[in-house]
Amino acid sequence: MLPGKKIADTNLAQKGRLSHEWARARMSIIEKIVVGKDSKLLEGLTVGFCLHVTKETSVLVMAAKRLGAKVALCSANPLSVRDDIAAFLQQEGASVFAWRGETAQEYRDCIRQVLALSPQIVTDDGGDMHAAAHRAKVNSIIGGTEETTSGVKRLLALERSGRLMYPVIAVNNARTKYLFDNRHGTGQSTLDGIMRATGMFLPGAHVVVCGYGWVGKGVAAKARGMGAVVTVTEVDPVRALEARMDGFEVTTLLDAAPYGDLFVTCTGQTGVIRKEHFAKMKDGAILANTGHFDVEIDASFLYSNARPEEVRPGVERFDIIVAGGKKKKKLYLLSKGRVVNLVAAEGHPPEVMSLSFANQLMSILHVAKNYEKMERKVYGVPEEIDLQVAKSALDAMGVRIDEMTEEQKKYQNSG
Ligand SMILES: NC(=O)c1ccc[n+]([C@@H]2O[C@H](COP(=O)([O-])OP(=O)(O)OC[C@H]3O[C@@H](n4cnc5c(N)ncnc54)[C@H](O)[C@@H]3O)[C@@H](O)[C@H]2O)c1
Ligand SMILES: N[C@@H](CCSC[C@H]1O[C@@H](n2cnc3c(=O)[nH]cnc32)[C@H](O)[C@@H]1O)C(=O)O
Repeated sequence: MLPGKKIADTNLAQKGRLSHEWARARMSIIEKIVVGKDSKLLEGLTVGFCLHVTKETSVLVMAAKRLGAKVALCSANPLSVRDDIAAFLQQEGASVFAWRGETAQEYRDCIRQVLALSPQIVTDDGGDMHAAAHRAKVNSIIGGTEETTSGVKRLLALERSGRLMYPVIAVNNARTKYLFDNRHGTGQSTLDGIMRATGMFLPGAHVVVCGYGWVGKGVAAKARGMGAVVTVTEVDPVRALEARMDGFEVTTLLDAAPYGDLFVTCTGQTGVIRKEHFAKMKDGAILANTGHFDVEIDASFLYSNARPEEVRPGVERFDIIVAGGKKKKKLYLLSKGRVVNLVAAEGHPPEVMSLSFANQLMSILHVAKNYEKMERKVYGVPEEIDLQVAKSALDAMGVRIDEMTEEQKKYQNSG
């Protein structure tokens, strides 16, 4: 890390401001929370954020700042930073340590820089900041929140082993998060990233989706919507059955490997696409990940067995002979195996991030108010927050719904 480097270019602040305003206008739920609250609710607290540094994140960070918090930010992924947003937030007084293209070492250093500011609350995406806070035993922290499935799994493992140092709210597990962000947000933005990177024609293409959780369901549905022929691979029999009854072909990855034009990993697992799968893939197959960091596709095998050539921005071609084969074939890896929606495109649109980040903001406020009563546990988002987010989102769309009559309430509660 260059000594003292914090962001890429302060001159990008005005561009970032325009982008921030574009997102903010589409995230009215967050505005409503801020306007409805006492502007001192977070005064005296430093909130350390480890999130993708995007225009949507800038709306959350600025909201926390308007509620009185000191804010510090680093990125949840070394390749997803929008340098204009980093510049804008720094100009607004946030402590920002993030630039696009951080090395692995710089990425870790940026997390440490935020923790060095002794935050009371940490808001993470993927669990790297929580893990670093635990390794360094940062004792300023009174509580935290976690944005994504994989991060929640890491925190639950800490809780099970009795090592969790502070209460954490699993924002991912709110219905108004995973049903919309993981499914529709990732579904749309993943195809957006793949299409921006490759320009590939989806109608009639064979798309193989690994994992049929919330993310996989979204990716599979949107790919089918574009006319692709979609195959799903799973390890969970119930989810495999669900995919089959939703009308998808379901088989093993080894069986799907020879015919897939595009493979998309959505599992949260490591080593999902490996050497034995590369060996069976056809010439020209495209590999993308939209799940967990850069471990779902065994990219290190590709990098150590062929010299990558960048054929288009974010598209690396590997001319490779796998498993004693005679003929070289071309495999294309997108975004170095990192989340393709955030690296090759702009991540989720603001309309869906407004739901996730409304849950984040209210969870941060909940921790600030209740941390003394909370245990060192992973908590769900309080039901009233989840419902409030859904109601606000419906309001923002101008959608009205029915209410139960008194008779229905009584009927529901009768034996
Ligand atoms: N790119 C994004 O913007 C974005 C958004 C939300 C979540 N995520 C990440 O995506 C991943 C998936 O999230 P989710 O909410 O769908 O999780 P989930 O737990 O609902 O689903 C994951 C699915 O993958 C399956 N799976 C595990 N190992 C597998 C394997 N080897 N082959 C095939 N299937 C396998 C599991 O059985 C499960 O059904 C997580 O890492 C999460 O953090 C990314
Ligand atoms: N940090 C890990 C985990 C995957 S990102 C998954 C999270 O990114 C979040 N996300 C998706 N799009 C955006 C965006 O545009 N801005 C900020 N966060 C986003 C989304 O809520 C999801 O839970 C990694 O980089 O591999």
